Amino acid sequence: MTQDERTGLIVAGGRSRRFGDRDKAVANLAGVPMIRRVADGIAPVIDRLIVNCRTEQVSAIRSVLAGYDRPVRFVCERTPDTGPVAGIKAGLRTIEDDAYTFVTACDMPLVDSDVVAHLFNRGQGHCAVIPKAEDGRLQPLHAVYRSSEMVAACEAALADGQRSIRAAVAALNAVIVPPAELRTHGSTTTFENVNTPTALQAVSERFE
Ligand SMILES: Nc1nc2c(ncn2[C@@H]2O[C@H](COP(=O)(O)OP(=O)(O)OP(=O)(O)O)[C@@H](O)[C@H]2O)c(=O)[nH]1
Repeated sequence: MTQDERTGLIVAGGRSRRFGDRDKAVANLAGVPMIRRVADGIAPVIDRLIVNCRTEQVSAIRSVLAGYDRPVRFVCERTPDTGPVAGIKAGLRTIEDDAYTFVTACDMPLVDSDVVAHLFNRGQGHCAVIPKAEDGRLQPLHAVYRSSEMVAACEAALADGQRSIRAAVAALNAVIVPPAELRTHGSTTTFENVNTPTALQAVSERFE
């Protein structure tokens, strides 16, 4: 792998509690499993995909990603349920220090590859590029990171007892991309996430 190669990292190790008794990663969204929509959405702008999840999720996720047109690798933490920051750290530790990775969640099926391409382009020479949604909130689970700095930021947050990704990225000297800039490249619906069956239904209707 060279530093010019771009990785996608999808964290999917959550318990989907608000979703009910199913894993939202593989929930059917208008005929396509949600994580497959995320993976397909970013395929045009990545060279390889890493999926971070619990060991018992691997089989179902591997099967919905069958035939994906980029190499796929699974990274599972030894201790599950330690939060997305631990998942990001685990995934990023497996790639080169200088490489850039788009990190996202399994529940962001409207991800816009034109927005992601812009984040990668803005990232060159910086340790992180974090966009803001229309409501002004940072979207660190839809952002580009250089591995070494983000791994260090995750380790520092975890050592400090912080599980929140916003806490982890606070120490990074990140480029912040406002929604007005993103809109000139793609759609800020890219940030919409699906936490409940009702949200799944609402997003499904957009694909019909
Ligand atoms: N590896 C890992 N990923 C996680 C963990 N918790 C959440 N995630 C992932 O982080 C992303 C955002 O988390 P949430 O939207 O809160 O997902 P969730 O925790 O499965 O859902 P709820 O239980 O309803 O909060 C999702 O892609 C989750 O799969 C965790 O403990 N470990």
